[in-house]
Amino acid sequence: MTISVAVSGASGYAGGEVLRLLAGHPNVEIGAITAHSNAGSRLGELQPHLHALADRVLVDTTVENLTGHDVVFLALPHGASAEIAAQLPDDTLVIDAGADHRLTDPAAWEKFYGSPHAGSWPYGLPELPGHRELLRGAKRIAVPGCYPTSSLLALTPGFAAGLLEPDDVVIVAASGTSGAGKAAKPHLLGSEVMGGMSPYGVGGGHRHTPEIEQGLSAAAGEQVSISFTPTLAPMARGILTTATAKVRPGVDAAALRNAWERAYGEESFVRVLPEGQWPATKMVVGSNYAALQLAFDPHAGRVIVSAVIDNLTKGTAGGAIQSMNIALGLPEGAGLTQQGVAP
Ligand SMILES: NC(=O)C1=CN([C@@H]2O[C@H](COP(=O)(O)OP(=O)(O)OC[C@H]3O[C@@H](n4cnc5c(N)ncnc54)[C@H](OP(=O)(O)O)[C@@H]3O)[C@@H](O)[C@H]2O)C=CC1
Ligand SMILES: CC(=O)N[C@@H](CCC(=O)OP(=O)(O)O)C(=O)O
Repeated sequence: MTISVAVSGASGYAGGEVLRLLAGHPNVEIGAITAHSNAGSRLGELQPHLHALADRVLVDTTVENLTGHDVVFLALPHGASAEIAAQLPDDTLVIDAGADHRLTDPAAWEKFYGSPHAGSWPYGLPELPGHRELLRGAKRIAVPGCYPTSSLLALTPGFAAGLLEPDDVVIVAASGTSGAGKAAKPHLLGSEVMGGMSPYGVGGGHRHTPEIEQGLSAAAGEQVSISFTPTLAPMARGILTTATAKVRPGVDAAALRNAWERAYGEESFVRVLPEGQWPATKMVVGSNYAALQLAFDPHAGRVIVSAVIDNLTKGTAGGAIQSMNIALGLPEGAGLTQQGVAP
């Protein structure tokens, strides 16, 4: 089975990672690759690591150029994908790496994104309870944000098993700079980022807060509220998320470990590390893997979970392709790797 795939935003980080993985996918033929200000350029000028595609030319991101493919990936800035997606044929599988179709609550969307809500699509995080069933045969998929991917993978097993209090959850995550996209921004200059770390979006203002709460609340079956603080780390790729939550009375270390190991025991792309080994972002660079570890702190009555992903792979393009594979009935791991790049 060969499927034709168009990739928009192909000059950016997310689109580039989608192309890197699709180039190794056994069932994919890469069709149109599109951009905005860089339309007309050779891909090799903008994504010099994509050797096999170097001579392909980027075309404009238009409905006409994207139509006629089995699958269309949208890797565009927030707000740019909804209008295009609405004009693509219903039988095309459209996979949106942006946020436009992630939130189910219009009020939360309007509060955090300040524009009208475009609606919600099946959420492309297959390891969440019931999500594979939602993705099978889907024609529209919303790819999770990178912080929500790591945060939801970190805490969902505890909420799904009813072990955690819903109103005392603290998540602090560090991301590499590629999470902010390729467009030049003063706070991402090497001289600002190298050799130090800093928080941003502090005080509940980051737009991933409602997305994480949405996923955890669905797992818990009740409203979960979180405090989320992202930080910028001096590395190109990777997210280290450390999430802590108060455990319910009587919950002990064995019950916690059992819940996480049961949740991920059969998963190909999520691993609870052997007890005592803690995740590091270097374990997952370039891989579609999430590695995590947990500990019970009896003094604080809290579980502490650390999770690492590559923000561009499991956190965007890898998760998107994993979801595509499920939607199309292909082997879930096609085109994806569990192995990282080290040292
Ligand atoms: N980076 C990450 O880790 C993650 C990113 N995402 C999401 O993926 C999407 C793309 O992000 P990322 O690749 O990082 O961003 P980049 O800034 O690296 O790339 C943006 C892409 O969108 C194109 N573009 C810019 N403006 C427009 C427009 N008005 N209409 C159409 N195309 C436009 C750019 O084209 P050109 O260069 O030609 O101007 C470029 O190809 C975003 O929605 C982001 O939230 C999701 C999860 C993680
Ligand atoms: C380091 C950094 O700036 N990260 C981005 C998140 C990137 C991402 O995954 O999120 P979206 O797909 O929702 O944009 C941020 O905090 O805005």
